[in-house]
Amino acid sequence: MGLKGNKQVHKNKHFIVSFLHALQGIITLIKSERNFRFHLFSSLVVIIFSVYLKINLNEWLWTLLALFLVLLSETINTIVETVVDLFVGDKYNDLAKKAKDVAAGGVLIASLFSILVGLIIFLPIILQKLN
Ligand SMILES: Nc1ncnc2c1ncn2[C@@H]1O[C@H](COP(=O)(O)OP(=O)(O)OP(=O)(O)O)[C@@H](O)[C@H]1O
Repeated sequence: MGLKGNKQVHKNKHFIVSFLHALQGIITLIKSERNFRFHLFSSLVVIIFSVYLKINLNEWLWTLLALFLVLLSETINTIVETVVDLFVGDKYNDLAKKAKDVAAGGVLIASLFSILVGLIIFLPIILQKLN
């Protein structure tokens, strides 16, 4: 804890400062992570589609849970990748591989959950509209 030049490395003292740093974190995710941008864009498409299909409250809750879980898992994946790179840099390391592969596996699990939720909620609605 302390100061490095004019760059802060000590703990935030005010809620608003913590909040601004958290916002900066989300902006960094959007700017630097292609997969996060893809999931964010997909989430917006699903939300617009859900508004159009007028899904009910229960369906909204499951849909939002699935979307946020994917974004959260992508965030955790980025944290793991960044921390691993901080430790090992460009060097090959078996534990680095394990950490990165497991983090990517977490994103896959969340994505599978969101696909299942999507199929359960939207397939019957779409089939009903087609009939
Ligand atoms: N330092 C390392 N040591 C061992 N294996 C590594 C290391 N860095 C990356 N890898 C392996 O290479 C794969 C790709 O690494 P990378 O950091 O590009 O992850 P990615 O999942 O492709 O990234 P992104 O989520 O940004 O698309 C990892 O899943 C891991 O198997």
